[in-house]
Amino acid sequence: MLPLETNGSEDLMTDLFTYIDGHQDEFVQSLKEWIAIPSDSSDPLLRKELIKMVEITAERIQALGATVELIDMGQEQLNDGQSVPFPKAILAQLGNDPSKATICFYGHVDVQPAKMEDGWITDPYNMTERNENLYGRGATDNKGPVLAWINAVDTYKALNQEIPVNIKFIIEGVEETGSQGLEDLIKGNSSFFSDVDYIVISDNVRLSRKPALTYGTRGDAYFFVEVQSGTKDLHSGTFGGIIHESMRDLVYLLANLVDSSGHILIPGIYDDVSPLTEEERKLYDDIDFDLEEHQNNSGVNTFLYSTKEEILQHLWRYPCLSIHGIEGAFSGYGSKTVIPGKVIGKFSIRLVPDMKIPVVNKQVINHLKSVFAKLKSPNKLVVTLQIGALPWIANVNDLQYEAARNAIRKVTPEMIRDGSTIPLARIFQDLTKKSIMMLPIGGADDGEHSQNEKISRSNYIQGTKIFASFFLELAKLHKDLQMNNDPLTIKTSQQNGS
Ligand SMILES: C[C@H](N)C(=O)N[C@@H](Cc1c[nH]cn1)C(=O)O
Ligand SMILES: [Zn+2]
Ligand SMILES: [Zn+2]
Repeated sequence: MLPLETNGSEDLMTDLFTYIDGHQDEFVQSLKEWIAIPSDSSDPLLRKELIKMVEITAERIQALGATVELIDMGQEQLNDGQSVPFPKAILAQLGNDPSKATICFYGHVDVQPAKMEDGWITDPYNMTERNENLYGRGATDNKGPVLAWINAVDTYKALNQEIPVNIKFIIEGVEETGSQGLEDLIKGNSSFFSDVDYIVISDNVRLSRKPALTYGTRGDAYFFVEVQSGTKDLHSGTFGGIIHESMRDLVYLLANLVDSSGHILIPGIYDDVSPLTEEERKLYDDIDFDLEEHQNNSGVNTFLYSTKEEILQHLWRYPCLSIHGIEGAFSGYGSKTVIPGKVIGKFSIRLVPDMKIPVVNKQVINHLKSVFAKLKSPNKLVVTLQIGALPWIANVNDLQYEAARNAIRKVTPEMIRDGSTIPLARIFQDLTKKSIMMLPIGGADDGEHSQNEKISRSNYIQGTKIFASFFLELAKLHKDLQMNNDPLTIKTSQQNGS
């Protein structure tokens, strides 16, 4: 293997980029193979596929030469009393040279549900290339970015070049359902993180066409609100008009969560939201954000707000409440005349600094109970918090942000926050105290969680290049930092009179 010194870093970068360009079809083929596995973590019937997905990821990382550990995550208890095994989590390590920086890359290989009948143009699990875009579930969230990182490492290996940093991986299979069990995994493996200097996540998208670095995400408090009127579904002709319908109660409860201007109706919910300072307000002015383009990406014709500043603030620094669905309600084609016996409404509140999960939980329960009381319904109401993930904000002066800016090279990346949630971001920050950075490679129009999710071929391949060059840039800055902090170096240079 060639040590770094044998090749100037610019020459090396050129070699790396040439290799990546030349092998892009292989990288695209790997993504196609990953997308073919329906690793939907929310569907227990697909659990075998999810477990297979984690296994092939582990094999792929092992093939890089890494030592891989698969950690058992126990059993997932389902609502119907049954249980299924959680997919294992991957902890892997490639290189342990104490003179090098150690980066831990976190990602997930589970996906959101996807069905043709949701409105996909092509099979979500048969990746299809159209207009240089790679369509398929998980293309951008998060299989493409995880593979791009692996491709970057692979490129060094293929060129027989020394990787300038030590790399660790933590890859999981339940991010889309809230990363259950991952907090305990991190607590139980503190030695894995003890020599990690930097944690990198690439699991969100850019704000515009411009590359970006993300330094904050919202959290999420996800609730189930269950209303039960009886033990079974009923004929609406035979029983309609004489019973208290669970659906009527639930619809009333859901309608009392948020008003038409987006204001959350739960008393006290805004109390802990950190106030907007003048300094923060100014940050929004400089952000390059095309409102019209964003609106086109969304497929809706009117947003709740009309200025760039309001839109960004309501995505990044204010909470929002979304109603996601109703389990148990009739939702198929046709006109079934049924009264459901039990329905479960699902909604979530994106959390921002300094909201607290137990406080939000109490406010939601109290509010729903008081709205329900007005109905004087004999039905049974149960409210449960399913996912509680805190928001995350990083220090953008950390060294790895500078390295990423250097790696992106041609343009200065936009410094952004993100309205979505990566539950582990805040958990990593609180438990490991390490520097965390999000380096998105997906585009603003990728359609995460939506029909026809994609990543552009260009973002996938350019992203692979950014990661490969990030290893070099970080290695350089880390070495400089070590030299400056190393008492021996300081002493030697003082002795030399410099
Ligand atoms: C940003 C990331 N790719 C993602 O999609 N995260 C999910 C995590 C989550 C939150 N509640 C449930 N899952 C998201 O933000 O929806
Ligand atoms: Zn994701
Ligand atoms: Zn997602």
